[in-house]
Amino acid sequence: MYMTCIDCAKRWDLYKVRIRCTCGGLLQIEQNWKELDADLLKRLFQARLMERMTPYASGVWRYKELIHPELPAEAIVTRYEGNTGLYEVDAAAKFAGIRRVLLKAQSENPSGSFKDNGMTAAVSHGRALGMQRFACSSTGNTSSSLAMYAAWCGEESYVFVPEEGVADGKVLQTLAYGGKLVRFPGTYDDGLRFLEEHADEFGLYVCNSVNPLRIEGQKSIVFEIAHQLQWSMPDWIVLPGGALSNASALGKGLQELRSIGLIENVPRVAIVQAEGASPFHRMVEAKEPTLTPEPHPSTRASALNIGSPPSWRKALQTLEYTNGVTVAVSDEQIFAAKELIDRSGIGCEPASAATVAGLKRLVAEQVIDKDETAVCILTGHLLKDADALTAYAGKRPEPMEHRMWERMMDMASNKRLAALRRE
Ligand SMILES: Cc1ncc(COP(=O)(O)O)c(C=O)c1O
Ligand SMILES: N[C@@H](CCOP(=O)(O)O)C(=O)O
Repeated sequence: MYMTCIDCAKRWDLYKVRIRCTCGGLLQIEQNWKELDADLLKRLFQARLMERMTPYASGVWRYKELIHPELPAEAIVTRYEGNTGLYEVDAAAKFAGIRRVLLKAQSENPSGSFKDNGMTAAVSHGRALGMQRFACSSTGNTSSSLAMYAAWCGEESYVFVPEEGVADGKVLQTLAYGGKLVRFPGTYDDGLRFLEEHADEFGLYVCNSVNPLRIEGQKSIVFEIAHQLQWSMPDWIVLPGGALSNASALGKGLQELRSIGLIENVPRVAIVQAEGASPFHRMVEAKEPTLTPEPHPSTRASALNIGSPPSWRKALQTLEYTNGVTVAVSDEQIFAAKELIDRSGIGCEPASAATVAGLKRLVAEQVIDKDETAVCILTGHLLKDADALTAYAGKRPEPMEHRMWERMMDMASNKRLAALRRE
């Protein structure tokens, strides 16, 4: 491959930095098509396209035999969710004080959060049962995901979202997909209670993580991690804990992978809660037999504003099976970790950053050894919570963009002056 000038046809080396030709013309890329065989290309492109056009291209349904073997393939409602990156990030390892950290970017899902892994399974199953009205209570990500899948399969979604404390971007995303928004005074917990009591009366199919199909779909996150790591697991998997769906799903997934014989070593699971919404951590720490709900959950990681996690019993089983731990971190620790993750080029919403913050704390407390490897699950996209980004703005001493422009203009004109003097 090479570049040629569209005006004077001069040829340029592609591997030298150049935008325009010396004559001022724009450059274009050329390659020698004669070396390519059209029939071979057709077959190659067709194979790639077909891969993309079946439900098995989804990072959830690739593992259908372990998720919902009985569901007919034509009943699958998919947006090719999953298939998310697993990135080794040295800066995160340095930040946490551990040898190796991999970040699993569930934020790369079609609606921008890990909820899609579970929602595709719940909506597909609900539709196969003949349901046409889908519902959830949500702090914004579940609602976005449900509204997206409902729109995609032409059904209705009713989403119950607390009046306060939910990121605007998530509400707008839900509305944009056509979700019918029900705002109410109270928390996610109140909305879920309402749905569990009244969904039948309204003919609604509940797609919160109390629905076991959500958990089945979300197991695929750990299947994909295992697959990406050639079925050899890390020492630790670190998750943020809110409703505790991921903790439940990943624990179940690990147990199944192990009993089928797809993996040999079971990683330990660390569940990280925000201090202002940490009823599960408090229960585990105090060795209480049951969970005491937090009536006023409060954290700036708004996705974690959950005081009564419905899946706490399942999450406890995960801790038992994996010899796992829990920890709570402050909002300041969450935002420090978020800044690091954002600067790494991956980015996440605050709730996801609780993982790296929790990892740092667990390494400092010597619960996790500095020579171990951890996978942290980044649950939601950086743009999900634009308000959280303003947290950086306050830290900047003055807008540096303008100073930089002025300095560069200055340097450029000094150079021009010097060139004029030489002439
Ligand atoms: C971005 C994000 N991270 C983490 C969580 C907490 O996950 P879980 O409910 O599975 O504990 C949620 C919602 O619950 C979320 O939206
Ligand atoms: N953060 C979640 C709240 C938990 O929802 P669920 O889907 O696990 O019931 C959200 O985005 O709503």
